[in-house]
Amino acid sequence: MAPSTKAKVVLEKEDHARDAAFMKALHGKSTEAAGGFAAMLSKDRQAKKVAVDEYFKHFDNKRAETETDADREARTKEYASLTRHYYNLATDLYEYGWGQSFHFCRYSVGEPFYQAIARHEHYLASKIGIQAGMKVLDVGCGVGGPAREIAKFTDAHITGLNNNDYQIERARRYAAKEGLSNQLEFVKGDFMQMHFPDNSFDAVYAIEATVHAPKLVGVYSEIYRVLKPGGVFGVYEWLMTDNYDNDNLEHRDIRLAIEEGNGISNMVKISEALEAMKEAGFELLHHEDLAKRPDPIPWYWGIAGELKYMQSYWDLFTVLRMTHAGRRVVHVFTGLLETIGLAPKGTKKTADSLAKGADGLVAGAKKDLFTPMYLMVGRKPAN
Ligand SMILES: CC(C)=CCC[C@@H](C)[C@H]1CC[C@H]2C3=C(CC[C@]12C)[C@@]1(C)CC[C@H](O)C[C@@H]1CC3
Repeated sequence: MAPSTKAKVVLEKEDHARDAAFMKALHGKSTEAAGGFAAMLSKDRQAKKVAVDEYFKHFDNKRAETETDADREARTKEYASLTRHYYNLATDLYEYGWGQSFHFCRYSVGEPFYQAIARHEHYLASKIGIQAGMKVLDVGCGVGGPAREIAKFTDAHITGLNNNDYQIERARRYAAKEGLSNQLEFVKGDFMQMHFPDNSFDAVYAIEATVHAPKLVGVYSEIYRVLKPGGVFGVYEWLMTDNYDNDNLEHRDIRLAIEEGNGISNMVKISEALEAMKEAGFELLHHEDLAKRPDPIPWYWGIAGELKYMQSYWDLFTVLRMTHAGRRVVHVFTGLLETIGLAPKGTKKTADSLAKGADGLVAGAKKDLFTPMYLMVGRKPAN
């Protein structure tokens, strides 16, 4: 069984100087590269090996059949480095294969891919009532795609919190490029131990990011602390549904594939997330699995390669990269680039692991075991 929310949250010791030095060593000038694939080629080989070893030590030779509570605990103890190294490895592939908003979304008929992505962001912004001039926190902001969109949509000031220095660098560059530097700020930090004072923000949102926490109650409590009384927090959470049975090998296999392919130390069920929101102190205003809305197009169609759902021919260029065929091309190409020495070792392994994770996501969705869009909206009671 997954550990309960009552268990103690163990925090990993932060070392920002170490992380910044590692980012410089691994990514060097690639922070400035325009596209994801170009950036992938110019990494430092030795540092890449460290990132690959540090990430995959948590998953190599770990099988669902033999997984123990101790395996999961070991992963949660190193939740911050596990996630940081995952994004050191995966960010360029994400940008290449998906764009700059690292999340799924709902789709409607006739709606192009990036319009649907933006609508999902607008929806959350409206659900938590973001207004012009508000001070808003984006927890786990990636390279800032959602923060830029929500800043433009609402005229609010947004602070993006992120534990990965490479993503922060890229987020700052994109914000500057769009003339949004005065409205956006990106801060390095672990969302389990934020450096913001109590009652700092008018609203807080998290888009498919807090799943990286070792315990949801830990990150939700921090969000509660930094939110002003009366302020609202909205989250799209990645969760196993309450159909998930950890004693069922097939279920465990799917959960483990999702965790490995997506940098997650311990994904829990919907019931635990709801409990964590309440335990953190939130008054739950709304909760709903948006994947359960009767949409004509499923959220996972892109990574499932179901091209019949494509709504615009322009999307073909984006969506082809997500399909099995597109992933196969990446598999062969990264292997070739590694062999001729143009890409560092571990590039193919990362691409393969992401592909396996994508299959886990689709299997989890089709069996109603997983959702990437469990919406929870909670208010911090006014004094
Ligand atoms: C990890 C979390 C919590 C959120 C990220 C959600 C999505 C943006 C990613 C989940 C699976 C990813 C994959 C890709 C892009 C980003 C995701 C959709 C690829 C399409 C990137 C290109 C590779 O060749 C295949 C990847 C499959 C998985």
